[in-house]
Amino acid sequence: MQLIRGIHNIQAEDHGCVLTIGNFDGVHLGHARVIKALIAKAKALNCKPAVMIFEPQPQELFSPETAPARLTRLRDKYFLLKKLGVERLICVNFHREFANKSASEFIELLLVKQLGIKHLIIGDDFRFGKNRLGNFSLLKQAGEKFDFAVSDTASFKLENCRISSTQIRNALEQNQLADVERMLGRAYSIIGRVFHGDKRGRKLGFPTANVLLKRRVSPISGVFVVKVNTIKDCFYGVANIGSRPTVSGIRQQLEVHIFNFNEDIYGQTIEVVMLNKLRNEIKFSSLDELTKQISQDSEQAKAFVQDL
Ligand SMILES: Cc1cc2nc3c(=O)[nH]c(=O)nc-3n(C[C@H](O)[C@H](O)[C@H](O)COP(=O)(O)O)c2cc1C
Ligand SMILES: Nc1ncnc2c1ncn2[C@@H]1O[C@H](COP(=O)(O)OP(=O)(O)OP(=O)(O)O)[C@@H](O)[C@H]1O
Repeated sequence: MQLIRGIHNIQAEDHGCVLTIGNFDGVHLGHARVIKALIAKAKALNCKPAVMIFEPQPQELFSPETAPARLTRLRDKYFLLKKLGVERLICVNFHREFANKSASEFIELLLVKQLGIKHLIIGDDFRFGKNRLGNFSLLKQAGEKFDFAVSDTASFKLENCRISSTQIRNALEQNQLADVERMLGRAYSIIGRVFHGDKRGRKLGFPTANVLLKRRVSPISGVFVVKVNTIKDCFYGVANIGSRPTVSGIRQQLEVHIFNFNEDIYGQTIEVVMLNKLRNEIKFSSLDELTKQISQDSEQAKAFVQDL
């Protein structure tokens, strides 16, 4: 899949595509439905299926303090969209100047002049341009003028509830991992690089691989039974996502104690798949108490894995 980072990198040969636009955070089953329609249309018109996303996501620019925690980083979106068959990912650098473009500028300069779109597929709730004044009917009118078609996708629902990134974040917050899995079409996971921690875990008898949470916040926290996918293999383990109050940690991080594992994986990218939540993170009054609890967590996690 071709990745175009920044609209200044769109070339003349990128002209002509079938496009959809959105955040695509999580790349859930609703998104997959849109992408399926995108690919079918691109095949019919003999051009590339392309997705336009924004980085940072608009809310992260407009209200960084209250923007929700991401389900997927750009890197995750890239691989998930590629797997669905998207051939071009246009990642717009979403800064103030871009956000200030009027709806017609967005259509005429970007969609028509630079991208030469043949067909646009969007949800009918899609809003764009300065003050979010652009909408489906404006796009329809522009399509007639500039010769591109616009279609909307029917909402993909589960038990009468529209799947959305927000819905998935809410379910994660309530530890409804099974519902999350049904909406994502896969179990929820965090992918990241293993970095050097304080090396305290080893002394406690529970060495942990520390995974950097790039955007510093995770949509979930607590202690989980996990499956860990490394480049070579897959393992089970027990993980904590939190700020480690017992040792006065500040930043939220993900730490995994992998069972029967003794390899050096510093610097490697691993995927930590959440299988079951065991408990919330607690502030213990001593490291001894913390160690006892981690030992119990491990036993509980091993029992869970055995029943799989
Ligand atoms: C399964 C598991 C559960 C944990 N639970 C907690 C907890 O409830 N409270 C807490 O402060 N830290 C918790 N931790 C984090 C430990 O404080 C941390 O692993 C330890 O300080 C070693 O980390 P370091 O080597 O990065 O310093 C947990 C870690 C693991 C692996
Ligand atoms: N369940 C769904 N069924 C059909 N289309 C969807 C569904 N969810 C999202 N889409 C469409 O996919 C595109 C990208 O969606 P986007 O990521 O912006 O929204 P979302 O998943 O609803 O997230 P949020 O909860 O933040 O609104 C949009 O065109 C949107 O309308």
